[in-house]
Amino acid sequence: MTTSTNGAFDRTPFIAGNWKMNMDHVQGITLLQKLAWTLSDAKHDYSRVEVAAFPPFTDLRGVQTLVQGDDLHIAYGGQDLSQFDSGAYTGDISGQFLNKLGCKYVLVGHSERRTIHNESDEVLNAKVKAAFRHGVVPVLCVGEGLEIRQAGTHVDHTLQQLRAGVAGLTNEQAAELVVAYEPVWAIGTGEVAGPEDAQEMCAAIRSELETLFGADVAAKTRLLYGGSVKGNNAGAILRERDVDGVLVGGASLDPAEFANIVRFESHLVAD
Ligand SMILES: O=C[C@H](O)COP(=O)(O)O
Repeated sequence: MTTSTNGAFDRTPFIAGNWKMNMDHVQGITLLQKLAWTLSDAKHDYSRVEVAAFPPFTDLRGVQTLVQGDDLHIAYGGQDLSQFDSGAYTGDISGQFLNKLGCKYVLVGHSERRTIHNESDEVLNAKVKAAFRHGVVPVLCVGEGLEIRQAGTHVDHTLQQLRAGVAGLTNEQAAELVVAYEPVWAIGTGEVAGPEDAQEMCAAIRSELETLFGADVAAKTRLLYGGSVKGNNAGAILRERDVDGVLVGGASLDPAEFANIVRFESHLVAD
């Protein structure tokens, strides 16, 4: 990631915590409060580095109440949404409901949804469009499994997921979209892709977005890396030119560790 001459980043860095199926609504409030206190003590400037949490659906109302009540500047979002707006879809959550709960973002196509719930590229494209339809910004997750990485076809594979996910979007939507590159072999395994791996893929994604939507759009779309990000490796990953943020799983459940990732700039200065 580069900074312009006035010291601002090209794109506002985005540090997102995906709590996955952890933290009930009581635990979730405590976690968010601790994170907010830690960042407040550190005088974190949210306009410089954006922070977001993706709690389970059942936590979202409590999160909304806390964020509004304490005037927190932490964004939040759902971990999934339905491709449909309403109706007989038992167990699903509409983007409209997320919008009503103040969700700014929603994850779409996390690898755990693609594999465990067999979500196809076609369904995920419909979910991306549903998110925009309801005024929620999708964070489209893409990335390859170990076998594909070993076969050396990881870039082609990931770009194919990207093309399918963004099909039919307007330029305005593509600029607002966030894309998270998450190599499946690095998720929850402690195996972190090297900063150069993250950069290779993020550069390829940006180039593909440029082909699809033009250079002005591609310069605005934020690209994240996800997979075993911790306080001690975030700085090196975020130093890469095309990496605009990180999607953090396990480490987002520890407020001190997550705050450390949010404050990656202070580590860069210290390096
Ligand atoms: O959404 C987050 C990713 O799946 C990364 O999870 P992790 O940081 O636990 O490896």
